[in-house]
Amino acid sequence: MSATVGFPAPEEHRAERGRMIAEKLASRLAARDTGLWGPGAARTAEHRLGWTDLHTRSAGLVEQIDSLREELAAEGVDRIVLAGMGGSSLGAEVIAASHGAELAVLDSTDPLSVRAVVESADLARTALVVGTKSGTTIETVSAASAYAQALRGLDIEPTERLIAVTDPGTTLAEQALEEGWRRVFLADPDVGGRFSVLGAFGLVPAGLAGADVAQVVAEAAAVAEALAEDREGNPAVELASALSAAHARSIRILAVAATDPALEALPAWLEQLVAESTGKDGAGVLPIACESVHAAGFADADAGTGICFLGEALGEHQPVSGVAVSCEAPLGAQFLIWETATALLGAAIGVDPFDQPDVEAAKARAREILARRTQAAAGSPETGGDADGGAAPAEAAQEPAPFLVEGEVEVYASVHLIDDLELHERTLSGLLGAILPERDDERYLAVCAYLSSVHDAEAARLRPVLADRADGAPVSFGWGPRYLHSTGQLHKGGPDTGSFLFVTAAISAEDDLAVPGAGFGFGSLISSQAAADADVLEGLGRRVLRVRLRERDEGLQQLLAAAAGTSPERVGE
Ligand SMILES: O=P(O)(O)OC[C@H]1O[C@](O)(CO)[C@@H](O)[C@@H]1O
Repeated sequence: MSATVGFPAPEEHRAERGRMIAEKLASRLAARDTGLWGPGAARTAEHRLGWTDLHTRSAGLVEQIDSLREELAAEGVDRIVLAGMGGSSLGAEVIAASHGAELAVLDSTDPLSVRAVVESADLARTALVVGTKSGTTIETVSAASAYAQALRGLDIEPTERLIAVTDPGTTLAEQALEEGWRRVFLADPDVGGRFSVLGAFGLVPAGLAGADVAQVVAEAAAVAEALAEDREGNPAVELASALSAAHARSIRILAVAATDPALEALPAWLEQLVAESTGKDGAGVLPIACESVHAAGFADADAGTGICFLGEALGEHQPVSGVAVSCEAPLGAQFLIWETATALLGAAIGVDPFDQPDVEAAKARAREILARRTQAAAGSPETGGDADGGAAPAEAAQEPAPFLVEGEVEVYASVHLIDDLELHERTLSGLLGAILPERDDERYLAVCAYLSSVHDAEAARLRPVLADRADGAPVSFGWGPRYLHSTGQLHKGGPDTGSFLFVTAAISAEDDLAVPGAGFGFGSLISSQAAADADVLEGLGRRVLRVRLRERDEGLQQLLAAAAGTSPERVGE
């Protein structure tokens, strides 16, 4: 296990590290000192530090997972699906990917993603892990009910195939116990969602899917003692002090790439951990998951961006910012190192790493929009057209006219962007150019794609394509609504340096799927979530360009081509 740090002014990093060591932050954290983040955060911390030794309490859990896995396999149930969001899904996804275990993750409300699970030819061989700490997350609860309904359609009793991972006493725990679900794993309530990977949330789904979770726990246990030491060379102290010193220099973007193939899926987990924990009160570090060390935005990162290798630091490459860190360790150790580093970073930059104060705003706004749309649709049975609510008269009356329609793509612009757009060519490509960050100006662009990662996987190429066009300036990519439980906190509560490209697609009634018993469809849900988050960001004065694909496949090709500034044929080459 080792971490390396390159810093443009090494004395600044040394001073920050010295301060952390002198103040004994690492050992105080291991001793669960709730005072590390100031008096305002102490009360939350009382119920959020259980992760520091979670690995020591996971041995019994591993045995239970193994026996349930064998039990299911004996009944021919050998496919595991996980419904969960953010901290309740990303850790398990990373463990499974790293161990070559097949785990389908349903962390979307796009009807095409939900249908990929519930209409799968393998459905009869599946069990669903429903992972939610609060027990009330709308995406997770809706996915679980769609899954249960689909099993009933096959004459399979859903409770035989439903496995809950949740905190004691949640509505989900009560429901699952009352209905007699196959198994109910109660998680440690003193562990927050994004710090929960080494407990039931990470281990149950990944272990049931076949990952060697005992190994992951052992890898974490092997580094725990060293992480509690107040000394140079403690990787968590090295990383936290480097990121804190960089933050003080306004280097607040961290381009992340895995160089160890076993860590390929780790950047998405890290993005969520660091962004949601630190992105608040106008501060925070935004990790951007990059495809490789050669990717745009990593290889040519600008002056406001540090780079991070997960695995060995490759090559002689020195970023312009001079900030380069690396962390070499097996997966289980990486989890504990980064959790510790994130908690220390929070203490250093003065934020409470265990809350997410700005996430609720988008959730509340989505509930309002959804209720209004559902009411409008109920009052207008004759309403035809798209199931995403776009054609409902009540909404249509409020929706401003598109700023531009090009082929299958409609473009809408926020008030904070209109003046800028007027200065650019009125084409899709020209308007995308207007929202791109300029190299070295400390701004970033976040692409928020409310599409299906299963059906529209190619949309992820928007990140490298736009970063390339922006000459290496930072561009992040997140699937909606998944990113709402990850970088979404930082986009709203962190530094006001983001611009946003929202991508949504029209959803035909044929493609849509009802959320059982809810009175609305997944199409309405995802479009309400997209509209809500865009509204909240616009309300905060952020620059938002919204793009709606009238037809997904063709629209996406057009968008990719426009992003690159080329024709669709060239992008596909
Ligand atoms: O486990 P839950 O309660 O479903 O929450 C999922 C995710 O949503 C968030 O609370 C943010 O909305 C994350 O912090 C969390 O990991």
